[in-house]
Amino acid sequence: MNDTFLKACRGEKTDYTPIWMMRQAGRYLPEYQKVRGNITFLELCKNPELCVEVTLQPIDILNMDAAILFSDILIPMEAMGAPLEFHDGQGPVFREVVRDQAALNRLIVPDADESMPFVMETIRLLRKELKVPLIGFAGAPFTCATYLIEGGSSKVFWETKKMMFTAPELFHGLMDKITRATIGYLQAQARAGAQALQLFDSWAGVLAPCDFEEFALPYVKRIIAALQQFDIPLIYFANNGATLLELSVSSGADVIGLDWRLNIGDAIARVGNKAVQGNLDPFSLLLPEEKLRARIASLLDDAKDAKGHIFNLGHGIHQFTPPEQAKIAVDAVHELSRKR
Ligand SMILES: Cc1c2[nH]c(c1CCC(=O)O)Cc1[nH]c(c(CCC(=O)O)c1C)Cc1[nH]c(c(CCC(=O)O)c1C)Cc1[nH]c(c(C)c1CCC(=O)O)C2
Repeated sequence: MNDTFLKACRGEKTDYTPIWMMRQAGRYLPEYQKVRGNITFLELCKNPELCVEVTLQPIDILNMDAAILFSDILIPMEAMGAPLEFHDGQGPVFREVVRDQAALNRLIVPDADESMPFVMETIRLLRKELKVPLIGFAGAPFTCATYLIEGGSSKVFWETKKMMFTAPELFHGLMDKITRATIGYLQAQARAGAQALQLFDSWAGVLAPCDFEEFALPYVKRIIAALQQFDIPLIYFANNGATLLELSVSSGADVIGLDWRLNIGDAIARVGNKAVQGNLDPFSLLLPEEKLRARIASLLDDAKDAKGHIFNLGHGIHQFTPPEQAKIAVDAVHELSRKR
């Protein structure tokens, strides 16, 4: 069992810096494309055997130090009663947007084991196969709420901010319901065998710090508090979160995910006595080998004072990234961090 990732999360000494990549199971891998060729994305998410197969691909092919459950942050939104569709080239779509009290009332707080048995089954199957730790995950409530309110992906978040500022009680009501669903969902993942849990707050960075503090952070804190009983590392990743870093630390998470807009050394000084995860610009995987290795060397060097460092990208790997380039990065992290 390679537990380097878990040790780094706990701030313990490791022989080398562990690495995994957000969205490491996905379309940049021809092996994933092959599985996905025959079925839709949602069918894939609900098929435990195939979820196991695509979760294992980046471990076997790229030698990652942790696996992340193959699923999507919007699966529990569907379990809450919001019909979910994925369209190629467009991403997720919720036709029934949540913009008033009646729509909020129609959402339920599901029993995770009953409504998403395929997720828990995937976790149990993976734990039998894996020789690296398994990370479970959920979307953070603010990020999930944007999808329900906007009806899909957004650039300006007009409807979300309109609700926050003109109907704050409705907004808080939605956040509360998503939070309760997320707590049940992550607790079920931990019971099924997830060895760490990550909250993805992909859109937190569109909020002013005061609004993040009022409308988003209290719900992240509630989730983290409700998971303490499992004694597994909790990772909070607020994308585009440079201005939110101190607030993110106050969430109570054990590991703070960093996007690439921050210098990791500066971030570590601000985070203090906690492990960090990140933060290579996903697009820098396109650099020629020597430059990519040099960039990784300097990132490792900048992170040398961290209480624990898990190497990762600063956001998900892009779908057109050549897998050979990702492999160069993994090998470089393993090799260069051993030398130090
Ligand atoms: C915002 C968000 C979503 N999903 C997720 C986030 C947070 C992370 C982030 O900010 O990138 C998280 C996610 N999505 C997926 C995983 C699986 C595990 C892993 O990281 O390898 C994880 C952890 C699979 C996926 N989720 C999706 C795919 C592509 C689906 C396909 O095969 O067509 C995969 C592999 C689809 C998805 N899912 C989502 C969108 C916006 C899209 C469409 C855009 C896109 O394609 O990148 C919602």
